[in-house]
Amino acid sequence: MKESLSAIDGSARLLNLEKQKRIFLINAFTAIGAVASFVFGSSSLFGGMLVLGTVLICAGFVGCANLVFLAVRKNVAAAANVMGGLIITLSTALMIGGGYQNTGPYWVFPLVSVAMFVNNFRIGLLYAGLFLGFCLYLLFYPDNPLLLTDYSNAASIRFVAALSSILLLCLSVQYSQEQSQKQIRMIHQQLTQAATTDALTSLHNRRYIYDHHIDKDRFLGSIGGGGALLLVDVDHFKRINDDMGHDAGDIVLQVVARHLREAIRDEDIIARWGGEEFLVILPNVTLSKAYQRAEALRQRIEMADITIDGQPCRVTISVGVADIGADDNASNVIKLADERLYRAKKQGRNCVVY
Ligand SMILES: Nc1nc2c(ncn2[C@@H]2O[C@H](COP(=O)(O)OP(=O)(O)OP(=O)(O)O)[C@@H](O)[C@H]2O)c(=O)[nH]1
Repeated sequence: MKESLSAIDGSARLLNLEKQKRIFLINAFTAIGAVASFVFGSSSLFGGMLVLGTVLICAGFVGCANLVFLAVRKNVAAAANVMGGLIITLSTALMIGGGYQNTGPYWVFPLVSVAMFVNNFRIGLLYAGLFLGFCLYLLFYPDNPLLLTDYSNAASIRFVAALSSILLLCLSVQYSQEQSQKQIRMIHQQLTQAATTDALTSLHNRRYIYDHHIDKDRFLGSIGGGGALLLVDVDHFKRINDDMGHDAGDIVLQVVARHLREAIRDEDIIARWGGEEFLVILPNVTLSKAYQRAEALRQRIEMADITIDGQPCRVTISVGVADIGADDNASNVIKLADERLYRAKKQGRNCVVY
């Protein structure tokens, strides 16, 4: 149990680490991008390049706003989209204007790489396709009216080839990263499932109840409004083990679990509480209704045809029933049901006490 718990913690931490890494990348690159935009924007304005300077300064402000947005709203996907969009806009401006002495395209490589890394593979692929398509159109459409500078044919061809290589590299890294994350998520899901399921009966276990239905000693969700809790215990189970063997005892537990599961409603909750004991939670029922339901369960098990290795095996259960009030402490309710179960055993077993 300890091993599986630490494995769950490990996979959960890995997933969290990935998210933190992404937030760090967005913060770091947006901050660097904003500072660079202000610096290059100012120098462009002073150099008389009004359009490029204005675009860069605006980009700097959008970058700052994105940093604040991420810090306040913690919406990583939206911040990554804004950043990606900003970078693509900047790169487009650099390609159209050429930047300082036509060196703008050099900045496109790191910019586009960052836009890809902070977004997921699908969005990265979209950015890559759109931007590459735009560059092809800009550089190779004869006398392109959009282009405000001149690029030689050789420079254009090499630029597109280099950009394609970088984009391909980014997409491959991103794809393999997403595949590993998918694997971690799947392993995390499987571990959580295994840690909250009883291997013998396939019912939920005690941990599941505490993970999903009880928090700070209060019942959650559908049980929060009240209901009843049953503690069900197989009578003289040790005798079954002693007389017919441990494997036979296991089969009895599986059969009892199956009957209990079949008899409850969809909204009821059932778990193997430990050993030969089961916990059933019935939301929205009165105590007397819960008693009737428990009595029906008891009769069902008593009447069940259980045969082990061809030998009929009579199995009975005792049940303790406790009311769940809207503000009741979970541990008090469970304790009360346990005391009533104990009384049922004292009264001769095969009965329900409420
Ligand atoms: N076969 C099998 N036995 C189990 C399992 N878990 C617990 N047990 C056995 O269940 C038995 C429970 O015995 P007791 O607690 O004395 O209870 P009991 O014999 O049912 O007697 P009462 O509850 O008083 O009717 C013990 O012998 C445990 O070893 C299990 O997973 N499989």
